[in-house]
Amino acid sequence: MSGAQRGGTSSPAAPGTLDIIMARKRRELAERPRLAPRPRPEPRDFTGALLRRAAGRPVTVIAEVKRKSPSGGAFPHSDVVAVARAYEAAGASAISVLTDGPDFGGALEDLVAVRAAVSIPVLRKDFLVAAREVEESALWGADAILLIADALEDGELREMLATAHQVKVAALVEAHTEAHAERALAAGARLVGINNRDLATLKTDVGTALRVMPKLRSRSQVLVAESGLKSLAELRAARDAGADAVLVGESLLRDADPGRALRRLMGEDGGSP
Ligand SMILES: O=P(O)(O)OC[C@@H](O)[C@@H](O)c1c[nH]c2ccccc12
Repeated sequence: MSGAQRGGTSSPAAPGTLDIIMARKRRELAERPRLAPRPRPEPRDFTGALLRRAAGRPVTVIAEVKRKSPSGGAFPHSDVVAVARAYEAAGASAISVLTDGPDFGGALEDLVAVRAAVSIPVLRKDFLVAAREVEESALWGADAILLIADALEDGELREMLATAHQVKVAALVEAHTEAHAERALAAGARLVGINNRDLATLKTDVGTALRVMPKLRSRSQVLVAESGLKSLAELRAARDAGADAVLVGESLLRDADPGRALRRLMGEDGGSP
């Protein structure tokens, strides 16, 4: 289904990147058998981690690992486990692991390996399309999953949120527009992310979250500003607009030393919060 049919305001009539990826995901899911069950590790508290902000920092940070992205191309770090460890040592509150193969160079095995290497909660970042994948994510060790409101019907969103609740995995529901954020809240989302990147066009505007978050502030337990963030000033602006946390990948992964880049981003070089 196209963005226009869903009533979205920003998707062009021609299928955008998000529509193309979601169509691929739906095909892949229809073709693959259910993953074999495996013993699930004890879940870590993602929500609590995002709300426990260290003194002196404007927000908590979910730091992301991925080998490449449709908007950023290839990143100079292929060892996602080493990068995740560096993020944790630098003070990340959680790690986001891209598990999509074709567009981000990731795999479910990365989620398992990263989770075993760190002691903070881990978010499975993918384009999930069905409740069955929410159960599988939990078994593979995800403490949290991402759901993309712009790409899911209300019914799908509700069903996937209910499953997440049942299997005790936190659900970060992301939206690019205020309308989709409202749909996320109406479906029962408590952790809401505003993505500065329009996944239809891949264009990023860091003002998006700043405009939308103040309208959601009182109605979500956790607000996350996502994508395109590069500076402490932007983190402070996100905090002032209501963000509890930010989700950052590219600007850290471009640095030869992603841990150092994260410290700098959080203002660990002597600036005031
Ligand atoms: O690498 P960036 O620009 O710092 O952004 C991180 C994260 O927000 C971005 O990767 C993202 C946000 N929502 C998504 C949905 C699918 C894939 C990726 C994403």
